[in-house]
Amino acid sequence: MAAGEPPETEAERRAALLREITGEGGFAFVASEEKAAGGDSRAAEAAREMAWEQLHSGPWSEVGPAWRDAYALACLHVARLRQAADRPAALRALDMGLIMGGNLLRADLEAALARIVAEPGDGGGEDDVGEESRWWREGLDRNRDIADALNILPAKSLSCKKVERRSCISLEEFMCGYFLCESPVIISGCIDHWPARTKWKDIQYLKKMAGDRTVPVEVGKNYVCSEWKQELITFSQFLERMWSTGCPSNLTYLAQHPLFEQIKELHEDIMVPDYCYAGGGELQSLNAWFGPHGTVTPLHHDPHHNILAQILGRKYIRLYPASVSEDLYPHTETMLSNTSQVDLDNIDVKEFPKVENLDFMDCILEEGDLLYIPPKWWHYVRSLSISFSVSFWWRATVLPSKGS
Ligand SMILES: O=C(O)CCC(=O)C(=O)O
Ligand SMILES: [Fe+2]
Repeated sequence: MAAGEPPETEAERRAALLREITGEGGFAFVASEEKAAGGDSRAAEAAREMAWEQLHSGPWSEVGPAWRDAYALACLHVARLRQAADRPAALRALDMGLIMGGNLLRADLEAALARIVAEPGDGGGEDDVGEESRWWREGLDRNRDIADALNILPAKSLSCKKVERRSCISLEEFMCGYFLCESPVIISGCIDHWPARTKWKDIQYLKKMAGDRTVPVEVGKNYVCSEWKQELITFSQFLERMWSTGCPSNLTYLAQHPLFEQIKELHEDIMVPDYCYAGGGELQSLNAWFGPHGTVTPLHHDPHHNILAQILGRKYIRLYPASVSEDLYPHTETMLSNTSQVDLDNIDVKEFPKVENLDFMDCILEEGDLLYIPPKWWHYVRSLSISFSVSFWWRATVLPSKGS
């Protein structure tokens, strides 16, 4: 390849990518890459570690994109060298490449994953299938009794204004009645045909589809607590933790993760609701929220229109309009400025006196419901049972006529 010409072969493409990494570190990386091509898996691991260190050398937003691509490349290499002898390690390397790596080699990672996934795996262990399935069914059914549910909800829950509930309305009705005036609504009865509604009820199916795959989870009471952390574990390990831990400080939540970009087999079980095309919509992100009962997403707002689809289990959701933002005491640091300082489960009325008397809307989102959350509306979410929701965030090109 002549200088200045675009790379053509895979080797050239990689060499060009690695040249983007300037300085000594870059050359060392190239050297270990060459050894890896000769079959030295230790060199591939070393290259992966080197890139990993770079990903953790400062704030995520300041990590050079070439290092993220280099990390993905090293993951591809590790997986290629491991795939014959150690399928779980190869899968983990590729998932890590997808989760933490850059976009340049995404297609290569996906193709390698598709090849390995096509071969049979063990789905993650020899658990007692009968007992596990019973735990799963009971977990999904928890807190059906409204009196039980009220015991664990913040004060005044379900005593104020309930979110309006409509049955499978047309797109036009949604536009005129809710989207254009930015008003929340629950729409029931329109996702019953999604394969996820039946297939995901079977824990063995989920384990088969995703058991060996690595996913990021959040551990701790919620993301504003100091003991909160993130971990990367397999989907099966996540299910085992759900099964074995009841303690809130150890709650593990697979939250706000683009799981369906990573595990295509699960993507086939859901559909984008037509409502997400309201306003000339452009889908921004599709995220999974999967966890045991008792997970809490603290009061916060997001910039996009949101349809939150409740696929398994049930959740309590409280909503405050954007117009009362100042009375909800947003955090002052930029990173958390979309999150309220108020803990709705234990309101400190001395510090946050304005919250107590604010009107809100709330609801219990039942299995099979969709909830429309308009942009900037504050929401607090608590799972009442094992729960799997999917959020569809979109940006509209037609602007709603604020509050009309
Ligand atoms: O379900 C949850 O825990 C939070 C969902 C959420 O915040 C969202 O969809 O924007
Ligand atoms: Fe949110």
